[in-house]
Amino acid sequence: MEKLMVRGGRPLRGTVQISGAKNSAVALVPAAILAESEVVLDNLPLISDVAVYSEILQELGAKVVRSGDTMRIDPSDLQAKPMPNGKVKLLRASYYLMGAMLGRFGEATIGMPGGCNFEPRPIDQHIKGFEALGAKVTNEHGSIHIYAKELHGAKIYLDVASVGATINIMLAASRAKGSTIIENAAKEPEIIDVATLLNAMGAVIKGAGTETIRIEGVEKLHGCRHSIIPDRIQAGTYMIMAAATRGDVLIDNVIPKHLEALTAKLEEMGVGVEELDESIRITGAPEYSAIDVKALVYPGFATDLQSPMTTLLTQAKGVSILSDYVYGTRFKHVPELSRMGANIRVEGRSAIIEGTRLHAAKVKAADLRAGAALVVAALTVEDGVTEITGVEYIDRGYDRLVENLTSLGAEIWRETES
Ligand SMILES: CC(=O)N[C@H]1[C@@H](OP(=O)(O)OP(=O)(O)OC[C@H]2O[C@@H](n3ccc(=O)[nH]c3=O)[C@H](O)[C@@H]2O)O[C@H](CO)[C@@H](O)[C@@H]1O
Ligand SMILES: C=C(OP(=O)(O)O)C(=O)O
Repeated sequence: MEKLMVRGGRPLRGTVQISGAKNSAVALVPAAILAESEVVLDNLPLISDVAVYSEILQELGAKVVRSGDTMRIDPSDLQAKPMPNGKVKLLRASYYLMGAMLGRFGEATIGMPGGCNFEPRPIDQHIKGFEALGAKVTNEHGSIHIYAKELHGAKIYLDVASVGATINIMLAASRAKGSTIIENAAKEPEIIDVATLLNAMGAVIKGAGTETIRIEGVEKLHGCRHSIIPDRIQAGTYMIMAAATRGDVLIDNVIPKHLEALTAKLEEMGVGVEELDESIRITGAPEYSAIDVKALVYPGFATDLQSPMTTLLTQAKGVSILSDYVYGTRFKHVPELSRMGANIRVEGRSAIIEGTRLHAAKVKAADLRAGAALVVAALTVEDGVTEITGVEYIDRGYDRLVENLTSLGAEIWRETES
């Protein structure tokens, strides 16, 4: 097992290039199996979730070739194989195989997804969507079996604006007979990215990015080339790291609009934020004010930045309150930050954070963003080396993290645990 070693206390300085978005990539790769010819994806992040997904597609019979940041997926020989176990358990987004296989073959058997289980993450809205499209869904020994003689369009109101359910319904409905309307759809930028790819493949989807999405089903989808949007969560994490180390960093290849909620909160604390066309410059300040933050669905403050933000708030003067209204118990980073000296109390869906200096410790990442929170913390520590285990979670979503931080002047390296 690998661990990350960090000797902190150095302000980050320089420029970091942001890769394509994990949450787009893990939907676009399975979306490609709906095509009858080759799909080429550019700006793909180098993360383990994408590597695992490409192996899953190969197990299903697709030809997948990755070269640098580009992946070519030829799904012509794909088979409708059941995937009850194995690699589907390694990532959350394996649930997109349900919608994609259903759209392509009219059936799918997929094990319940794995990935970051920071709290129970139901998929009832995905299932409700498949059933509305005419599928029969059963749970067989922990695998979801979905079958439809014919998929037909439907009007589907989502009880919660779920990212995964919205995308899964788009995937299946793009091959259904007739029109589908998703009401109370999620509005995250990654949903627009998936709709853009599907439309380039010949689908007819309107309204992605709003709460009402209309999909006209088509008989066939074809190959195309598509470039993935920048990863707003990785970008946000570097913005937080730059602020926490009182550095000066240009975060490049981003869409600043996707980061508006974070930008507003950083400015409220006293962090310098300059928005440029495709980059954001963060300039740290000696002192930050305590603030309150509420994680909400997009365009609200992203829950995926809640954990790293918790760490930044330990560097503010006074008491901050950070509440998560998407995942109300996503606080596995808190006990680990406490080992590093943080003064944080969790009450219901809120963390109450009192500013303090952090010190080096041996800590464990319990999930992807909890891991990011620990890296932010380790970068602020002025003496000693912090050891972070659970690196496999961090590798799910951060493209070339050690290389990027090293180029910004951080002392960070990997060691193999004996
Ligand atoms: C691969 C991917 O894109 N992952 C992201 C996606 O996860 P994911 O798609 O799993 O998250 P959802 O948007 O579905 O979840 C939002 C909320 O809805 C609830 N819910 C969801 C589905 C359902 O069928 N029933 C239900 O009750 C969840 O428990 C949660 O409280 O969006 C989350 C919220 O922005 C992010 O943290 C994840 O990084
Ligand atoms: C929770 C996350 O991802 P996933 O849904 O893939 O587990 C995340 O990216 O923070």
